[in-house]
Amino acid sequence: MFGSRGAKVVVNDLGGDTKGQGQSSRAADKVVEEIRQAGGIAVANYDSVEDGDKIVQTALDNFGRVDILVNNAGILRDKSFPRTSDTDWDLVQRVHLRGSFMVTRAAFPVMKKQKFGRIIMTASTSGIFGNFGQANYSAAKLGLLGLSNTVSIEGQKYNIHCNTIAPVSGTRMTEGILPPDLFDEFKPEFVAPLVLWLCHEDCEDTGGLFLTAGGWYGKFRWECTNGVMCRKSREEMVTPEVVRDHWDMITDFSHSYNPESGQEATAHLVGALQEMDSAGDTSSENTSASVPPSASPSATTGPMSAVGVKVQPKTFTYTFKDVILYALGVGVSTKDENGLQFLYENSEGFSPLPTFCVVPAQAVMMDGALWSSIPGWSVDLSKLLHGEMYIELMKPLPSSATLSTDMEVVEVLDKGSGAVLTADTISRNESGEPLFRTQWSLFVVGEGNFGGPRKSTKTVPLMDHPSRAPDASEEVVTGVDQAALYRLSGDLNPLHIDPSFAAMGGFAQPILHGLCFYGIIGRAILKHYCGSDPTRFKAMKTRFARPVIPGQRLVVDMWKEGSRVYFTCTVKDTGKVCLTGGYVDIINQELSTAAADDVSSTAERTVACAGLFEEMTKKVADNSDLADKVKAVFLWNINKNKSLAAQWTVDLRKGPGKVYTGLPNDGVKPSVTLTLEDEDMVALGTGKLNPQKAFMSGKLKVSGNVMLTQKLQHLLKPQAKI
Ligand SMILES: CCCCCCC[C@@H](O)CC(=O)SCCNC(=O)CCNC(=O)[C@H](O)C(C)(C)COP(=O)(O)OP(=O)(O)OC[C@H]1O[C@@H](n2cnc3c(N)ncnc32)[C@H](O)[C@@H]1OP(=O)(O)O
Repeated sequence: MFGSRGAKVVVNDLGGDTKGQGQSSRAADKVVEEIRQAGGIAVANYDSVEDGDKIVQTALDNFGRVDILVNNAGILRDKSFPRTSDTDWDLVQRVHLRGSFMVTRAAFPVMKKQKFGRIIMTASTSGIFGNFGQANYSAAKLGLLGLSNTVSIEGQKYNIHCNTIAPVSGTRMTEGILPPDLFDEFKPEFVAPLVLWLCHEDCEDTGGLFLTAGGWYGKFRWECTNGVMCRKSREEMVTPEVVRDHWDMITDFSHSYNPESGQEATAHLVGALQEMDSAGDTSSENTSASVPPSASPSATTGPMSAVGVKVQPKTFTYTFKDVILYALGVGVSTKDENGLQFLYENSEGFSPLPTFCVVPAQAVMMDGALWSSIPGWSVDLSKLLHGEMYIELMKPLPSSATLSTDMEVVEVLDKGSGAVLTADTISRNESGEPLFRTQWSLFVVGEGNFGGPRKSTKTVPLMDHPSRAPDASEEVVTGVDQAALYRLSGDLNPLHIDPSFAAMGGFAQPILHGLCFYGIIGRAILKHYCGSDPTRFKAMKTRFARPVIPGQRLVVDMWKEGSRVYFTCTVKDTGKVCLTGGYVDIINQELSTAAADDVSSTAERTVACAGLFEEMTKKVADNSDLADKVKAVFLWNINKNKSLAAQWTVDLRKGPGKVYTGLPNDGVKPSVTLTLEDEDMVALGTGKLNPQKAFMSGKLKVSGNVMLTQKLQHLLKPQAKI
């Protein structure tokens, strides 16, 4: 297969029999001939793998480099363990383990120089699990895994990857061992594609162990029980009786973790030691000194140690297609008023729904690194329910972008029936400006009672709606295929589509993604209270109180108070509330008198104009020529609305005609100065010029000290009032 893909191949075979006896050139020549006849390039080498340098030299002499090394030589000398002779032991070790070492050691410096190398070790399930009559072979095979693990660590910085495969395959060595039907089915041809992929420059895996047979491929990993600290203090020793008494906890895989490195495993042990120390610090106040510290082991070494876990910033690129797919997933239709705004990339004002921001953030939440870094948790997706969700937009979402998202676990709560893990994300655009932040609370059913805190200090709070009857209500019908469509936006959890998987989680049928009905309700509020203008949608929070089944009808009740729209959502078919404590913060159209009065003089009083300022800022940012021609006019100054004030600080008092923008805690940063031409002012005043369109077409310019008068009020509606 390597030959067929253009590799220049050295075929090494000593030509002995399966027991390592005899020698001939036949075996290697046969393969070389096969490759050459198929148009490939190959040379034979008949040295023992113990003469690894000679094999590598053959490659260098013929081809000048060694990119890939597949350690595949093997013999068998099976004997039941007591009958295994020294020779049986030594020969097997020499071919498998020493041979792989010798060839790899010869190739490694060549690869290091090239800054590229791919190495494969061939292990076996006999090594992983043991096999009757194969003590020598099992030991060598698992030895190869250890060798591979270290070579992969040392090779990492030179782009040398080393992986181990454990194939079950019909070869000379397994003839008569594998049943005939399996022998035929488990062809070596099925092993080769895995080897080729692992050796490809695009494959990022290293230090992995892969099992394969007959076209099936899988990866192994380590799993360790959460374990238990059996000491109360550093002074205390442990007796065998204490180990015996804690055996259930020591061997309890219902709380386990998957260490991916020695450091990770050691960190777990050090964590246990530190927990013991801190438990000891407070133990003087404890009355229950006789209770062993291991009574709540997972509180000390399990879920709680997730707090503070961060996932490396992850890049996510989306295009208009992702935006449209998401809108379809949350039920936007071409028949809706303003539906095309979210479904057709050429429509005026095409943009993502504000709740689309969950999609880039979700890519980080789904990152295996998060879950594998939580000792004691191997998260079962059928038990992982979305508990609460918060989003906050700092800038309007572009219709396509490459964003980088950071994530940090901020809290883990013990809710008895489950654990709640809360993580914050922040997503930035390519200039590093924050676009939005999100907060995810995930309810992990059955992982409670680990002795962690119950009360939240970090989760964005839910809000009770006013006690009066709702100001508005809307019914939305979800489609029976809603989840099938929504999952294409990235949350592929089978819980939402696979009946048997849903049954494992205790659900009679697949349930709808929480973020799907979150988006549906967000859209309803956007329509009702923001005139479908995403730039007026600031933040949204709610709790998923009950699951929704695709096809069910939802009723959203809404109450508006100031710039906040409170909501709840009920499944009409069952009468059960599925979203509680919800609210959306919006940017109001009206600028309150009090807010306007914050601006000190009439001359400085200007217009709060959602969207327009944004467009202008962008336009100027994109065109440096404009920057000095343009002076300030538009002011976002809705001081009563905390969230907006936090996002933009725009203050004409900083200097005549100047606009400053800033972000929370950044202080005030000068940004852009905008100017309008007089004649366009007239057109604006008479309503003949639409400011947003005019600006985008480059027509709208303003100069001098501009005071936007009452005349402009009608023009800027529905965006703003003076
Ligand atoms: C991989 C990374 C990202 C992936 C995202 C997630 C993956 C997605 O694919 C998964 C989904 O989309 S699942 C679908 C959406 N979610 C749901 O349907 C969950 C609905 N909620 C429930 O069933 C219950 O509330 C339930 C089961 C959650 C809790 O019910 P009970 O066990 O009966 O709990 P209860 O007795 O009511 O309360 C006990 C304590 O828990 C708190 N609590 C309840 N519901 C919560 C919730 N939803 N979120 C957070 N906390 C919650 C209660 O307040 C109570 O605590 P306390 O006594 O301290 O107040």
